[in-house]
Amino acid sequence: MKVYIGSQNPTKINSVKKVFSEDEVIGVDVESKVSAQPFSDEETLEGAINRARESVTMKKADLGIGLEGGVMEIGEDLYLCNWGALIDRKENLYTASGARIRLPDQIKQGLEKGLELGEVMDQFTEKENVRKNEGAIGIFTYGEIERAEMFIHIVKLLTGQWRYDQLQ
Ligand SMILES: O=P(O)(O)OP(=O)(O)OP(=O)(O)OC[C@H]1O[C@@H](n2cnc3c(O)ncnc32)[C@H](O)[C@@H]1O
Ligand SMILES: [Mg+2]
Repeated sequence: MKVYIGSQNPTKINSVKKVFSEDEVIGVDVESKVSAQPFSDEETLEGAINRARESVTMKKADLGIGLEGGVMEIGEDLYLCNWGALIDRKENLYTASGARIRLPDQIKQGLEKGLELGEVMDQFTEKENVRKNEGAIGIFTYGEIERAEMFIHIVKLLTGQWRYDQLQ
């Protein structure tokens, strides 16, 4: 199968490759059509669906996948949230979300100033490209769950639902 993933972020592409190890996985630059830093479940999910929708229009695509990172508020707290979408050639849509953790107040304050989480994380950790490596989730769980593992989980949830439907 030809599986297109709507991102050039190697963490996202490699996560899809891990789950679709027997297939051809191609990362493509598509637009999420939501803000660079989504601020709700709804917006993050919409970004994932938009990425999947555009990815499945690529040449000879069997599946299009979109993964989108964002944050969402519960009361005063800000949580990391991630959503995934998978669309097949018949335009069947499958969605799933990933693990979420509460972000420290310092990170919340950075985001409220209008910065992207990726930038805030790099400043906070004095590292480069946290978003392409362990991610905020990896930093704040002391490496127990890194961004790649979280995305792999989402991609498994998506593929599993799609495969289940194929047998019905
Ligand atoms: O190239 P793309 O596919 O856009 O990959 P990205 O890393 O920018 O990821 P998203 O657009 O899906 O995420 C939206 C924003 O949230 C940031 N982000 C999301 N999860 C993160 C994490 O675990 N660690 C660091 N930054 C994260 C990311 O850098 C963006 O600013
Ligand atoms: Mg982005």
